Amino acid sequence: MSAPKLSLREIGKRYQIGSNTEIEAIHRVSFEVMENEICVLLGPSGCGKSTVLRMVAGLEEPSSGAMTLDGRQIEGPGRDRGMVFQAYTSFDWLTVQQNVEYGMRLQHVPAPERARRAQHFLNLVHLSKFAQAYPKQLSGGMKQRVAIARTLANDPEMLLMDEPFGALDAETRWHMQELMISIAEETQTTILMVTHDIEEAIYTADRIVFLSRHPGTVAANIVPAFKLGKRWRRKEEVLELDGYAELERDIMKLMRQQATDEVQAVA
Ligand SMILES: Nc1ncnc2c1ncn2[C@@H]1O[C@H](COP(=O)(O)OP(=O)(O)OP(=O)(O)O)[C@@H](O)[C@H]1O
Repeated sequence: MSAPKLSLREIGKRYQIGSNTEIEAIHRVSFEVMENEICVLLGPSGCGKSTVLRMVAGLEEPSSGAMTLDGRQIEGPGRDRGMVFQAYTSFDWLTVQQNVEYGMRLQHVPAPERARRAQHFLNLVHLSKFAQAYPKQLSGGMKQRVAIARTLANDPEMLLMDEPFGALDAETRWHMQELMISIAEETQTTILMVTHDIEEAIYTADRIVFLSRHPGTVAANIVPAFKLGKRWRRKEEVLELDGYAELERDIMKLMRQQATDEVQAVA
């Protein structure tokens, strides 16, 4: 069996709020993501999904526990991890191609190589025709495709995505989910994505790590066996498979259980 790409062991995070209040955002979170895997972090609002992702990105430090990428301790941000956020993060004053070349320019990649790589990734996200457009001339889904191309152009070991399709309409969203799967296949990039959308999680994930309500801890680590270890390019094919509805129901029950626990804790 291959070694894990990413490993989190007993990660905890406490935040100081004001001068004398501390909250525990996540509690002893442990899971692994294997090379080339699409792992989705799912769970109720406020359970700490984004906190986990930000720590993997190196944007925040855990209060306890250990995190490694390819066996090396994660200490701060690094080019080995690329992040895509829910909010569109393009530079409005740069063309689409210049946006995709931005990171490579900072790394002093020679211009012809930059242009070649930018074209390659724009092609991958079906935006070649818009290379000279400005972000304000694009739809939300197209802007998010620019963000994905820009992040991939920096050649990360791992792609971290925080609700990347959360701001998109339903139709654009499923096209983007399908595109994400084909990108994962073609680039062999390991992906860790946060979502609170159960259908999105089941369709896209090779593995679902379900966090319990606040403070988040791993309540279930699910490999959707009904997908037969395959990635499906067409979403409707997955929704039709035997086993989809059952897993959706099981996860809904987990979600409801978390909500019930919360009500009981408040009462
Ligand atoms: N910078 C911060 N300072 C203090 N508390 C924080 C900070 N960031 C997150 N938290 C707290 O940590 C907990 C987890 O937040 P987080 O945003 O990670 O959850 P989430 O599962 O991503 O939520 P959602 O699905 O609603 O986006 C929440 O209680 C939140 O208030």
